[in-house]
Amino acid sequence: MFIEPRVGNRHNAPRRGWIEVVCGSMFSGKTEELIRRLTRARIARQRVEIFKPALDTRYHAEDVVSHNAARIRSTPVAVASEMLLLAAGSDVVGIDEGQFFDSSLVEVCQQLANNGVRVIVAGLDMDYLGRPFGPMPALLATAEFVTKVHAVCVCCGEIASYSYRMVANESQVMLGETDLYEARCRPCFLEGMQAKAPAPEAHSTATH
Ligand SMILES: Nc1ncnc2c1ncn2[C@@H]1O[C@H](COP(=O)(O)OP(=O)(O)O)[C@@H](O)[C@H]1O
Ligand SMILES: Cc1cn([C@H]2C[C@H](O)[C@@H](COP(=O)(O)O)O2)c(=O)[nH]c1=O
Ligand SMILES: [Zn+2]
Repeated sequence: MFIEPRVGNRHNAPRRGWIEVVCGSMFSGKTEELIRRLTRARIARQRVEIFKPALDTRYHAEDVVSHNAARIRSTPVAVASEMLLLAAGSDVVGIDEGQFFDSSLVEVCQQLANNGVRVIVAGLDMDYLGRPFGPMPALLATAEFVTKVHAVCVCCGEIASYSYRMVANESQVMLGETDLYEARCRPCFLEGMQAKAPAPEAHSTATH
């Protein structure tokens, strides 16, 4: 379990900031973990601001809500740069669904951390095809702390790192839940992808 790093309080030392990333497939517990860390920060009487992309209206327009109904109030933002103003005076900034932001999220997180803010970003590391998703790979590379969480494969019960899309839709962004996605392990994900792939064209074997 992730434990907050000790922050030295040398007299007159500048406030220390850093970036934490919580990544994994859908249903892996990213949002639960984000809420757990933010709740602890509030218990420690730190000033906490929470953001999510405005397009993520799945469960609630404002709250960040986990698949098992844990929730915390957040501010929806259309673009990452809005967070710089809105987070003024915060000790801790939490961001859910990081994959939906554009690449400027990385610079925004860096600026906040450079200014002494603890930044915690939760997001999908891979999309439904297993491709790195949005700004997440760059954030993973530049964060001080990275936690990869795992779901349970709905096919075989092993640990799952993939989000398998059950419908034929090729847009990278498609909001959904268990109606559209399943957590799957690598072999079960590959099996599903092969089953979806169009059958190769039949070639004539006739010889002349
Ligand atoms: N296949 C699954 N594997 C693990 N947890 C699942 C699965 N399907 C549903 N859940 C539920 O999802 C919860 C995690 O939800 P959440 O934190 O919102 O995940 P994430 O943000 O990674 O999608 C689990 O505690 C569990 O109750
Ligand atoms: C894999 C994948 C997912 N999405 C969407 C589906 C959900 O609305 C969110 C992920 O939410 P969670 O908190 O991680 O469960 O992202 C998508 O738009 N595209 C994808 O490829
Ligand atoms: Zn499996």
